[in-house]
Amino acid sequence: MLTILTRFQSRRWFVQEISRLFAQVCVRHEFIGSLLLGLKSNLAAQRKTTGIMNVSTSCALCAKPRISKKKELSEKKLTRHFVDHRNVKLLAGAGGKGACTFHSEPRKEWGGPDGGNGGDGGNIIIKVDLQVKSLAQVAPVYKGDNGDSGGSKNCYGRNASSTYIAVPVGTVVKEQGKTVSDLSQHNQEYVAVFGGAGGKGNRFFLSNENRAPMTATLGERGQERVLQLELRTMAHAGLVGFPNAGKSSLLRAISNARPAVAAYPFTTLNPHVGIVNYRDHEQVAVADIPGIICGAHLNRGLGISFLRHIERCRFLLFVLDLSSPEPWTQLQQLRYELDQYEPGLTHRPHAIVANKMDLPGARGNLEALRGHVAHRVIPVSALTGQNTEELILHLRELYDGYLQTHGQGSGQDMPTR
Ligand SMILES: Nc1nc2c(ncn2[C@@H]2O[C@H](COP(=O)(O)OP(=O)(O)OP(=O)(O)O)[C@@H](O)[C@H]2O)c(=O)[nH]1
Ligand SMILES: [Mg+2]
Repeated sequence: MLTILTRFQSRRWFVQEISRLFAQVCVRHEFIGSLLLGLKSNLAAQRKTTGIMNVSTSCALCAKPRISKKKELSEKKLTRHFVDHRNVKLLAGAGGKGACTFHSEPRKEWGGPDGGNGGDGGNIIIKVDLQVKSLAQVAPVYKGDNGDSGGSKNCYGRNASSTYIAVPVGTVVKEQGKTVSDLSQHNQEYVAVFGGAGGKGNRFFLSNENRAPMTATLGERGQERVLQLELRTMAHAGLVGFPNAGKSSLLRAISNARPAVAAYPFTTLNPHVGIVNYRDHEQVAVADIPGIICGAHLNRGLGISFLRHIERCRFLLFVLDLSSPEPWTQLQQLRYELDQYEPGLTHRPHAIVANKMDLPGARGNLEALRGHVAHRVIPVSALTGQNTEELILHLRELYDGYLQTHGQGSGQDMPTR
């Protein structure tokens, strides 16, 4: 009896001891777990603030730190990637053919027609995707899927699914030079070509007059179209100026954009959009486009084809180089070139930005310029950042003025590119 009792007690003691140990291990694990969790969140926070990334994902402590650096594309490479117009041939899918079959069953000789209809051909849809930045991915030819043929036993063929072409925000779809759709919102769709309707099976032709129709039709051919896709950058304000006037430097000074800056003309070959952030979380998009020269409308320099990128801009900022003599002539020439491209473009709300105020002779030129133009002139230096606040504030005034005249919702359609 005594041995049984001792054995029972020792077993109980053993179980108690094991559960105690288990509890301790659990507590320790929890502690280690929380420690690791804390370490992980600390590392994530550190990574966020410093941009330092760990190479190893298995052990954060042993990992070597590496500075993450996003490689910027050079302007030349960007030109290869940035495509702002494309001709595209679209051929929608054909409908599937209808079936001509008769019901067959043992002891049921005249089962009647049971051929199903064919499925419809696939449409081709042009759809806006915010992730897509240019028309480089758009192929020259698209062909939609054909619908499936109908089958016996009244089986209908499957409709083909639509083919989607992803395009950037601001794509204009044209046909023979005429605009057919303006895609300015994310996820906006334009059904460019419709697939052909599926053919009818012989069941469709069953009537009192004809109890055994042998007719079944083929599916219709899909629509065919040749369209031109044109990308027009979406921004509130557009920077217009001669090459080397400092447009890209100015965009760098007032926004988060990082276009290339160099002391030679035509550094910028593609439009760049920067976002100017305000304290009330309002954002104004500013587009920098390649420089314009005299006779650009005659295709001199880079021509004026890229002016399509400022066509949508609500207001313009004329950037003048105040270190050059008679800067008002630059303004007259810019206005002339803009009017050659689209009459009335210069009537949009605009401001004149007198850049390079840090250079000698700029002060004198500023006074002379003010004498020549009635419009507001904002003297700045993109290089030193001098007086850029006034420009940023004036940009906001133009933006607010635009919202007042066009309603609050008008600013919402501006995507950030
Ligand atoms: N001193 C001075 N130099 C400036 C200023 N702004 C721009 N620059 C210089 O002018 C040169 C041309 O500047 P960019 O910003 O590339 O000029 P851009 O108008 O974008 O020229 P394109 O892209 O060729 O049309 C660069 O060497 C800049 O450093 C300024 O305010 N003061
Ligand atoms: Mg530039």
